[in-house]
Formats: sequence, C-alpha cells, structure tokens
Amino acid sequence: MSHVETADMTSEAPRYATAGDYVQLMKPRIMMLVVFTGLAGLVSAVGVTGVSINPLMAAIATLAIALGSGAAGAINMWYDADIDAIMKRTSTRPIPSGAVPREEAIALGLVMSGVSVLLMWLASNAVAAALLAISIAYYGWFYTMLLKRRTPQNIVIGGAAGAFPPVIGWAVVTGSAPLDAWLLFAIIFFWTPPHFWALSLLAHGEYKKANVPMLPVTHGAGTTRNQILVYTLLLAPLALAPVLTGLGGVIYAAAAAVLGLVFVKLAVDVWRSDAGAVPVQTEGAKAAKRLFAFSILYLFLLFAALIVEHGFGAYFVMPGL
Ligand code: HEM
Ligand SMILES: CC(C)=CCC/C(C)=C/CC/C(C)=C/COP(=O)(O)OP(=O)(O)O
Repeated sequence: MSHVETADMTSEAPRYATAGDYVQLMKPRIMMLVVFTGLAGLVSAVGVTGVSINPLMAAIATLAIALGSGAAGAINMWYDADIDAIMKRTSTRPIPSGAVPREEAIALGLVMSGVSVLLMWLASNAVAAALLAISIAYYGWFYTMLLKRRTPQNIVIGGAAGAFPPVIGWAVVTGSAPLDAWLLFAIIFFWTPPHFWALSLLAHGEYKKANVPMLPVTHGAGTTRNQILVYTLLLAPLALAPVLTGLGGVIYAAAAAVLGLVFVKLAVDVWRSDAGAVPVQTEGAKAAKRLFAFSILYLFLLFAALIVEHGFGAYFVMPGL
C-alpha cells in the first residue's frame, strides 16, 4: 500500500473550506517570489536581446508560471499531508486542518498543472511550456516524492525546481535558454541551501519528529552551519557573474555586491553561533532567523535590480502599435 493510502492525515475534524484554504494550498507567498524571478527573466531577455513581446502574452505567460507554481504546491501538500500534520509549522495547512480533502488537492494540482502548461504553450512557445512542465514535475514529484524523505541533499538537488522560473521567463521571450538564463538559474540554486538550512536549524526537532532527513537532523547543527557558509561564499561571487556577460549593469552590480556582502556577514554570524545546537531562544537562533529573513529580501532585491536595469516596460510593444 502506498504512503498515500495509509495514514490518517487530518489532525482535526473536517471543517468547511474557505477561499483562503484553497489559496494556502498553492503556497502563495512562495508563488509570489517564483513569479517575480520569472518576470525578471522575461524582462531581462527583452532588455538583453531586444526581442519585443506582446504585453498581453507576457501577462498570460506570467499567470501560467503562477498557476504552475500553485499546482506544484498543491501536489506537494497532497503528498506531504502526513508529515505536515506532525509538524507544528505545517499542521494548520488546509489538508491537515481538515478543510480540504486530499483527493481534491491532487485533482486541483493535476488540473492546474495541465492548464498552466497549455496556457504557457498557447501564449508563448513549446520550450517555455516544456520548462514549466519540467519544473512542476521536479518539485511535485522529484523533490517531494523521491528526494525529501530519502536524503539530506534533498533541498540541494530539489532546490533546482525553484531555480527554473527565470529560465522559463527568458524562454517565453526568445524560445531558448541561453547562458544568461542559466546564470540566473545557478544563482537561485546556490541561494536555496542557505535559505532553507537557516530555517531548518530552528526547526530540526520538528523534522526529526516527522522523520524527514534534513541536514541538521542527519549531520548535526555544526555541519549545517558550515554548509550554509560554503553555499553563501559560492553564491556571493556567482551573483556577480551576470556583470561579466553584460546581463547585469551598474545597478545590478552594486546590488549584487552589497547584498552579497550582507548575506556573507549574516552567514558568518550563524557559522560562529550555536544556532541549532540548543533548542531554546539563543543569540544563535536569532542569527539564523535573521539569515532566513534576509535570504528572501536578497533574492527579491537582486532580481528587482535586473527588472529596474532592463527598464521594465520600455521594450514592450503595445498591441496595435
Ligand atoms: C527546496 C527548496 C526550498 C525549501 C525546502 C524551502 C523551504 C521554505 C520553508 C520551510 C519556509 C518557511 C515557511 C514557513 O515559515 O511556514 C520557506 C519560506 C519561504 N520561501 Fe522557501 N524553500 C525553498 C525554495 C524557495 C524558492 C525557490 C523560493 C522562491 C524563489 C522560496 C521562497 C520563499 C518565501 C518567499 C518564503 C517566505 C514566505 C513563507 O513563509 O511562506 N523558497 N521556504
Ligand atoms: C514554476 C514552478 C512550477 C515552480 C515551482 C517550484 C517551487 C514552488 C519551488 C519551491 C520549492 C519549495 C518551496 C520547497 C519547499 O519545500 P517543502 O515543500 O519541503 O516545504 P514545506 O515543509 O514548507 O512543505
């Protein structure tokens, strides 16, 4: 019998679902950053190549990325309902709280996956649609079903799922994925471990309870702090690579340099601290929280710099003009 059919995954009695429950099912806050990085890829492609794109098509393609991200989130919630019910942070999610039946979540996830890929194909091209389908499968199936419960490298390998959006955005414009697009992919790929492991240092007790082999559970807090620092030290210079290819100009270069220095400083603070070693509020726990919060701001501002630089809107062709 599969994992899916065994456990009772609701921690509370069923209750009526609200619209908010369906929104939560799609992991909306993560969706926002996914869409933003996708949009940055799209705008950068327009700026770098000079290829113009119909704004309506750009809007539909962006909507398709949002739908795809939401679909993958719903599939993840469907599969992970058993462990989400065990962990405090996730126990109030729509499935463990009894608001949304699991069958409904998977049905919604699958239908939305299909709609998003089709929409992407119609609005742009087969390459962008294929990349979107790959990223949904990568997060919904490869990370969630194969990696998450098996290996402490789950989020390193699985993190690639969240790195696809700028490549998708780029492909929407050009129908291809050149080096510049993969540089943006690499930035998110190296950003994911410090982003997640900072939080996992605070939540390792929960992951242990749910039997999820996150790095602090399997290798301890010290190794996790070391790994956070290693990935951050790789990320900071890597984020400057777009300046060498011409993708990033002065604004981007300044943003990448300053944000990189702050990220490294906060990662060093965590590295030198006792974060994760002591299960109570300590200076180390505060440092890990600061790093986690900054990681989100980092990615947002870095990609915002690209959008600003490539003059959001300046190259768009208005329909009929
Ligand atoms: C394997 C990769 C990733 C893992 C394991 C991961 C894990 C997490 C976790 C556990 C949280 C905390 C949520 C909470 O406090 O309830 C979080 C928050 C967040 N993550 Fe990630 N994340 C990953 C990749 C990404 C990516 C690719 C993005 C977007 C580009 C992203 C954006 C965010 C945002 C915006 C938040 C804050 C909003 C929130 O708390 O829901 N994450 N992430
Ligand atoms: C364009 C497109 C389809 C993008 C989808 C990619 C996507 C949403 C990636 C995010 C990865 C992510 C948030 C993992 C969370 O881990 P988790 O699920 O283990 O976290 P949890 O413990 O909060 O459930």
